[in-house]
This record gives sequence, structure tokens and C-alpha cells, in this order.
Amino acid sequence: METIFNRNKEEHPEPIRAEVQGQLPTWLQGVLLRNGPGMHTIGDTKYSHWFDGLALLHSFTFKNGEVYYRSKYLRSDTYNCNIEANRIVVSEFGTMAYPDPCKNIFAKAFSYLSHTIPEFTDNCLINIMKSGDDYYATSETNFIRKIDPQTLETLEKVDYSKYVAVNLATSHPHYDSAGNILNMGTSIVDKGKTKYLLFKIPSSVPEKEKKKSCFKHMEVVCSIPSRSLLQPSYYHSFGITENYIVFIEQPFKLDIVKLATAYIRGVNWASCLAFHKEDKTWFHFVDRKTKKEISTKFCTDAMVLYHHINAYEEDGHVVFDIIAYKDNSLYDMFYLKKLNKDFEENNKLTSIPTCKRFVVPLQYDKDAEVGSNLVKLPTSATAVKEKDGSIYCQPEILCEGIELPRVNYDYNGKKYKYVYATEVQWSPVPTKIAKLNVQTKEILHWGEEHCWPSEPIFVPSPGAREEDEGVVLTCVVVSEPNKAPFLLILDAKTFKELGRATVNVEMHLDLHGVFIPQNDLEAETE
Ligand SMILES: CC1=C(/C=C/C(C)=C/C=C/C(C)=C/C=O)C(C)(C)CCC1
Ligand SMILES: [Fe+2]
Repeated sequence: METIFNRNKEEHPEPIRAEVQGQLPTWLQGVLLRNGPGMHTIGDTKYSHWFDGLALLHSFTFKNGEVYYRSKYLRSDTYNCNIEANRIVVSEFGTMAYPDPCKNIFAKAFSYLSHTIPEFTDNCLINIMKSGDDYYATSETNFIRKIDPQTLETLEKVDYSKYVAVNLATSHPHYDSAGNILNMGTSIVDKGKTKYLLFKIPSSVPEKEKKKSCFKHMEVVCSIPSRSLLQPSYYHSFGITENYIVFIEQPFKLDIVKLATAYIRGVNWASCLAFHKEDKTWFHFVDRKTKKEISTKFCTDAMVLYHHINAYEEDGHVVFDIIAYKDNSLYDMFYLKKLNKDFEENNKLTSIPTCKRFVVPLQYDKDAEVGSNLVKLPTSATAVKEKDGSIYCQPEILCEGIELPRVNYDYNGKKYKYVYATEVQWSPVPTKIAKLNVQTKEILHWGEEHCWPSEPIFVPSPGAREEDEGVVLTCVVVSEPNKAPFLLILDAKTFKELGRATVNVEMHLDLHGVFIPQNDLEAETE
């Protein structure tokens, strides 16, 4: 067990042909590109947290019935500095590093007396983002790194904060129907205010400005003031519907004073996050056309969430599905010292991930009585009018024990049926993947002994008419010695195996990724 999490993984930058069993659909052509931590020790130094590990990109290329695997470490400035020094010299989420200030490019970050916000890492290990025909590795700081989706080479570093005033940004952007990126980031104590910014990165630039990057055309769509100047909420994702942005201001907050003094106090960034269980969770809805926030105050009890699943509008309500926890034990669970051999016995989640549906009436009868439930849809979710005019929401539970949710993105923002996710029950490592029908709550599973599947990605078949017409792809790491990992291809409708592509390498457990259809890759090379 220990090795699966802690052992540094080798990179395999040259394509390795996988052994394919079963029948892959002929239309499945393109690249599954994924990201996650692959290196946890450098020289004699060790990262403390699994989310600190150096980003290792890997890909499966589907070409005429064959599958090729590659992997390559992201050559971030962080990676290069660490490797050159042969020790950890750049701080990550769970590890504070003390570099020799003369030796590395992050030195200015540590002149903490003049900088309130430290300079963060560009170890973009969480996700992959598509911007026009380009691809970027993403994390939650102000940096993203362009990559070549075919060779996995590392290209330019982009600093969001050069274009819009954000210090942090999510690794889960959304895309509108024109392919423009919509993302959110936090602007900390800028001009005396702390706010959450929704920003847009256009998918292309005007012809006459072809030399300029899309980032030069980035714009702030709207800003939501933080309830607290020095304690903005932490968030890992947000939701969109056809007309609204759904932003959840949870009482899991980043303490800016702690963040600014972490280095001198010798503590990590993670310790600057705290869950305030006595506070409420606030919902914000921004009208995408008017760019104005809905003025009604909507709230629910304290909770912690990382992943939004999907959101849509129905009869004047916004319906949104998320995976929520009762506390922040999830981040604590991924400290590497806890992920030891006996972790399955010792490391039980104290709060199980719960798939919750909130139904929020945006258009409701303003004369409704205090105490009345304003939800008019058939659901057990409620939204009750309070004395002070605010609306207190309680969810319908869709299911328990799933994480890393994905949907058919053609249904993002629309009424939908299916979620594909990993099953995590009481331990942080998934043992199965699941397909949940959010309308009937029926669940299909795939699982095999000693198999740890990654986030399942849905790929629609060409001309698909139904939401689940296509395949689901998941990388499976096998914990049994002498058994090789594989890429599993399931029929999305039946959740039955169509085939698998086995590669004889030591594969890392990863986080998120994208499937890039062959046509999009061709556009990129043109
Ligand atoms: C470095 C750094 C951060 C990094 C956070 C990371 C790396 C989060 C990863 C989350 C994942 C993988 C969640 C999965 O559900 C913060 C706290 C934003 C702010 C301070 C600097
Ligand atoms: Fe995530």
C-alpha cells in the first residue's frame, strides 16, 4: 500500500504500446490526458501531503485500435528548482520549504515583509484545461503551465495575476458553448477588498491580433464580495447553468493573516485553512447576462465541498448537485504519514462524501409566508423563507460515498440524468466506479479486486442522441504485486467492459484529466 502513494514514479516519455484486450469502438480516436502527483521525495526531503507531489502528466493515445501510453513530469519552475537543488525548495499545500534565497527564482516570495501574499508554486498537478487549441496543466494558485498534449512537453508559464487581480484560481474551469473558459479566482485584499472574481478567457483572439495570447483578452465578468476581508472561503469548483453562475461560499476559509505569516511561523499553507462549523454556507447566483448577483440571501448549514457535479434551471428554480462533507477531514486524510500500510484500518473518513441536490427558487412569491417552503418541484429538497427575508435551504440526498464526479459535458448546465464517479465509502481510495442516475437514484458499478480506478471520464460517441451513448474511461492502478495497471473502457450505457489496455509500468494514482478527440488534436497541430 505504502508504495502506491509514496513511491516516486518513473516517467515514460516515449510511447509504450499497451496490450489491448476486448473490442474498442473504432470511433474512439484521440488522447486521454491526465494529471496528478508522481514524486513525493526529492533527495533526502519528503513532501508531507499527497497533494504536494510533483505533477506527472500521463496519456493514453487511441489510434486505429491501438493504445499507446506515455508519462512525463511537468517541468515547472518548481520541478526544476527542486531537482537542481536535490531537495524540496518550493513550498506546496502541505509542505513549507526553506530555500536558500540566493539560489532560486522563488526567492522574492520570501521577502515576506514586503509581500503580504507569498509567491505560490507552479507545480500544476490537479487538472488539464483547454484554451482554444491549447492545453494547460492547472492547480489552485495563480499559475498554469501550457503543455503539449501529444509529447507532454512543458511550455510557457502563465500568471493569471498579470491579467486579472487574482491570487488563487480554481483548477475546475467551465466552458461556454463557444468554448470560452469561465473560471473563478480569489482576489485577496486588493484595493482594500477581498472578492471572488468570475473571469472569462476567450477561445480565440481577433485575426489582426493573432500574435497576442488569449490571456491578454481575459476579462472579469463579475465580482462577488467576500463576507470577510481576511477570511475568504476556499473553493475547488463552481457550477453554471444556462443563465447563472452558482458559487458556494462555504465556512471552510483561508486565513490571510495566517497565510502571510506562515513562512516565519514555520507552518504549511494547509494550516491556514479552517472549517468554521458554527457558520452558515452561503449560495450566490450571478446572472450571466446582466452580470449581477441575485440579491436574495440563500444559505444552508455549514459544510465542506470540493466538487460541483452539475447545475440547471427548472421552472424558476436553480437545481445544483454537489459532493459535500460534514467537515474538512478529507484534506487531513491525505497526509502521507497517514497513508501508510495499514491505512485502510486506521484512516477512516469521519465524514462520508454525500451527493446532495439543492433546489433554490430564484423566482418565488415575494408575499409567501415566513416558514413556508418555496420549492415547487417534486423533490425532498426545501427552501424555507426566514424572518429576515433570507432563504434557508436543505438538500435532497442523491447518494453517499462517491467522489471525483463527471458528467457528459454536453449536458453541463442542463437537466441531466447521469453522474460517473469513483466510489470511496469510508476510505480515501476508490475501489469501484459508479454510474448514478440522479433522477431514479439507480446505480451501476464496476469493480475488481485490488483495483483502484481513477476519475471516470465520459466520451460521447459521434452523433450520440442519448446522454449515456458513449464510453467511460478510467485508469486502474492495481495493488497486487506483479499485476500491471490498465486503462479500462466501459460502455457508458450498460457499464460493462468493452476492453482494457494494459501497460507494464508503475502508474501513479492521479486526480483529473480530459479526453481530446483526434479532430481537436489535428486543429492544434495546424
Ligand atoms: C499551494 C496552495 C494551495 C494549494 C491547494 C491544493 C494543491 C489543493 C488541491 C486540492 C485537490 C487535489 C482537491 C481534490 O478534491 C492553496 C491552499 C489553494 C492556497 C495556498 C497555496
Ligand atoms: Fe477536483
